[in-house]
Amino acid sequence: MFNSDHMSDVSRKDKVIDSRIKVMRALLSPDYITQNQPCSERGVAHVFSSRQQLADIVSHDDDRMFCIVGPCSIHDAKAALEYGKLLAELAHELKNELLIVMRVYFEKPRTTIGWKGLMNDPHLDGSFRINEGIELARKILLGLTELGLPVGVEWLDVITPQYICDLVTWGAIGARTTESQVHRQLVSGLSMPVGFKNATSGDVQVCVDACVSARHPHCFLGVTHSGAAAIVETTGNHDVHVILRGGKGANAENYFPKDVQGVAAVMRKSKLRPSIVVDCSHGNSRKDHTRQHLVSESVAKQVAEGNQDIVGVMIESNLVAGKQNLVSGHAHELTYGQSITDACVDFAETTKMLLSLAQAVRDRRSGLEY
Ligand SMILES: O=C[C@H](O)[C@H](O)COP(=O)(O)O
Ligand SMILES: C=C(OP(=O)(O)O)C(=O)O
Repeated sequence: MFNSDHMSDVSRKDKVIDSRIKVMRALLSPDYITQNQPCSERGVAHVFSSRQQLADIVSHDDDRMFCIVGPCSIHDAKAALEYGKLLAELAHELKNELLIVMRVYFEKPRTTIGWKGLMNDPHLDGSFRINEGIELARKILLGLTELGLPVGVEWLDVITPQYICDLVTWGAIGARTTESQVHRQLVSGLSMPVGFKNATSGDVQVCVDACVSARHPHCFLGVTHSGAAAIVETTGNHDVHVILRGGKGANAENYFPKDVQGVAAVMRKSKLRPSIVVDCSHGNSRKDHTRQHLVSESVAKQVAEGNQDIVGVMIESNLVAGKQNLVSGHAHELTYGQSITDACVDFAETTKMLLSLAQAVRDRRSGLEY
């Protein structure tokens, strides 16, 4: 029973609603943003074609590998486009063996706290100008699309896809969200191929379960192009696959042949044709960028020796190797072209890794021993 003696004079509603909300600001609608920054017809054709090519690789109808290559996170439009120009040239050179997709991550999941990416805080100073962040992200994606470069993002927030997904060829669900029903549902309705990472603990069952779930139709709550909340029914996404990113601590790596074969067996058990991407960074490099080449060399060897289950790799790469600390509000002090999240390899190292992966695809084709 309610005890009215304990009720104060202030409105009861004020006491139980929004008591921890500081402020709510209006969010521009997806229609508003996309109509102000439309994709050209050439861009639409490019995204459609690169998604189809990538889906063919995922389903083993195309014997190339796809490579998700680029900065851990994008924080500077100029550097992102400069990097994109270099990568577009390499992508063209290696197009017969590799489908190179630029990693253009605007949303960062954090272990605890930290900068959550360009969409969330585009000025890198805690001002959280999300409308500007979305517009800037779209501007960068439009620039990269005009270069003819396919792009890949991590889908972290479930509202943001409506603002940029027309420009995205590939998506990832990160290690911290692969087990989330909300993200699996989202993927079931996304128009591009999506990879699910294994858990940060190293557990791979969750990413296989995620594929099973996202292939199915779902009904859940989402947002329309006009920005209204809606009940969404999806068809299911068959272009899903797993990403091995390693786990934690000693023996964190999961890119060795036994690990690749192990996850392939788990996929088969769940009646999925194995389709595996190996992440050269994160747990697999123990977050040491100088170890990324060890992973790509192992992948190249496995592919050259005939492994058919590996369809792709991920490389964290930037103009300048390593990483630097971001001090909120001091973005002007940052080194141009260097990561402010995880450490990356530089472009010269990236080129070496991609050339050797392209050779591995040629060797797999010709059935040669490595
Ligand atoms: O890829 C980036 C990071 O590994 C991920 O966002 C977690 O970062 P954090 O552990 O620094 O928060
Ligand atoms: C956050 C990332 O990776 P993971 O989810 O594997 O930690 C990432 O790829 O940026």
